[in-house]
Amino acid sequence: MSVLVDSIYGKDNVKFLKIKRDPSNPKIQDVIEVTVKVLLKGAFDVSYTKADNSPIVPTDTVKNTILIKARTEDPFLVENFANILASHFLAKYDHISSVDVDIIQLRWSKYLVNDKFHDHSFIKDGDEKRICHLFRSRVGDFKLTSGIKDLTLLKSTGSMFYGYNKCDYTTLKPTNDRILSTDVDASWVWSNQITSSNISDLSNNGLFDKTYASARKITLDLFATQNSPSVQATMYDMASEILKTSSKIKSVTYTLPNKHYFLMDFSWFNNLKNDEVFYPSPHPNGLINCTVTRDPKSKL
Ligand SMILES: O=c1[nH]c(=O)c2[nH]c(=O)[nH]c2[nH]1
Repeated sequence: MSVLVDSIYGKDNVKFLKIKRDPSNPKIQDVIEVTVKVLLKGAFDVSYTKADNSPIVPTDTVKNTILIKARTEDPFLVENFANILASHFLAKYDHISSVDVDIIQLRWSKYLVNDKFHDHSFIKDGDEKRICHLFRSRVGDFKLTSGIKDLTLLKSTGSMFYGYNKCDYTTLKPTNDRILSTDVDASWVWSNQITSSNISDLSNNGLFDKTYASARKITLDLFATQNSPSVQATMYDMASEILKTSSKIKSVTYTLPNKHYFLMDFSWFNNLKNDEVFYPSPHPNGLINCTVTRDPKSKL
């Protein structure tokens, strides 16, 4: 006898681009391009165990819903748009018990033409993405996470690594000057002060956009200015600074690959010295993760 212990389904990779026109001049525009995933849980067991499709809200319907809501609502405030989608599925289908929404936003930025940001031309600023995840359940669970992904950084000095554990397996040489490179994956979990009732107002007041901008700036600034003792120490400092930006942030998580660049050995060529040419090692890479929360003894 087999038993279904868990299930979830929905649509992934639903993509759209939406234009926002300035009411005073429709040629002044903004765009948002996103990939959305919506997954549903609920009374769907018979569709797996009895081949009874009657409870299934087709994933095609899920896709249509995302696209129609993109047209009729404002997806530019991504956290609020995630909540609009979750609210829809919970309100429309009694047998849905929870909804997971993931939104990944590409970075289209206006660029300078004749020293002025062009009205409607954009450049894709690298692979960087803004992300948000919302889990909402019918019984009132509300867990919102926002973040940055795939922000690739490199510094050519101002990073060290020494004083680590050494044993008979250790070959790494300590250094006080190395290249540091990573793809930033940073996310922050919002506290239960954010609810389905106040998320719209908080979005309109700029909380999520401002926090995203601050978290990005903290990441970039600390990466550049700190003489990093290790990835671990730098990511902890970044997370601690982000926590300070809003009392509504409960925790901050960083996951950083340590992308290695190895100095090439040219001594075989007339004993040529080299401290300039490096090999970007595709693998393996270090992978370092930490979650930082507020000290429960502190006030904020
Ligand atoms: O910042 C670092 N942290 C490590 O844990 C580690 N391990 C390693 O080989 N190099 C580095 N660098």
